[in-house]
Amino acid sequence: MSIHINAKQNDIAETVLLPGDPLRAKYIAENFLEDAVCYNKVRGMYGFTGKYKGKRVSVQGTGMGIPSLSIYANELIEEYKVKNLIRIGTCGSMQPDIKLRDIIIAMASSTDSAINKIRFNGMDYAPTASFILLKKAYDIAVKKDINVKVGGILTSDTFYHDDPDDWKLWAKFGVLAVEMETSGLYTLAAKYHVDALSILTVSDSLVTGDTTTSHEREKTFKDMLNIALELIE
Ligand SMILES: O=P(O)(O)O[C@H]1O[C@H](CO)[C@@H](O)[C@H]1O
Ligand SMILES: O=c1cc[nH]c(=O)[nH]1
Repeated sequence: MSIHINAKQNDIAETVLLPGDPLRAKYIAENFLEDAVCYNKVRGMYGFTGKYKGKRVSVQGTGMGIPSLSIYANELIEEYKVKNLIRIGTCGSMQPDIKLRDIIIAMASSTDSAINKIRFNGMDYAPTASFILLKKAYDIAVKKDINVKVGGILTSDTFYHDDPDDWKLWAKFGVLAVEMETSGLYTLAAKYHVDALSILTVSDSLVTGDTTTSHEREKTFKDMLNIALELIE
């Protein structure tokens, strides 16, 4: 049992899917997993363990932003010995060729967060995905004929930016999309020598201002989940 996760030692699988939204964790457990059991309700941050094609997997909400994600990632790794952390989130596209409903696999994450500046005494750390998980996810996507873009993303501390155009600088340097957790996840995975990957669905476009309808989100959400669930060993 840890401070924010009310589970027993073996309640959580070695591979955990990490949506920001705890209700997405509940939806996945109820609709995609067999024999799912809820192991956590602390702060409403649902966690479930079940099976996918006979293989044990957990799904745990993380909340929004690096500080919240970091609490769950720390406790999952340190207390529950989780080895594979797979974020399944939404993001905003920064590139004209990346459309609503596309899937992005985050190879690396830049950030406007100060967390790593503090951690590394003002120096820059480059958080990257697990190559093993990234290659596997890409191969699964190709096999399933799911169109994915692989590249760098931005993990931002803010959802509502004071300057509505500030994303354009990142876009100029090839950053594909913005979300709010991956830099923290990849940094902690490196610290603890475990594997992490973020798979993201484009829910809106900063380029066009388009946003997905709930029906569209449902469809692409399944593509993202399809890739993530096939990663379980
Ligand atoms: O859909 P999730 O996983 O929550 O991810 C994105 O959505 C939230 C903002 O609405 C942030 O957490 C961002 O990273
Ligand atoms: O963090 C996020 C998620 C989706 N869209 C955004 O613009 N930002």
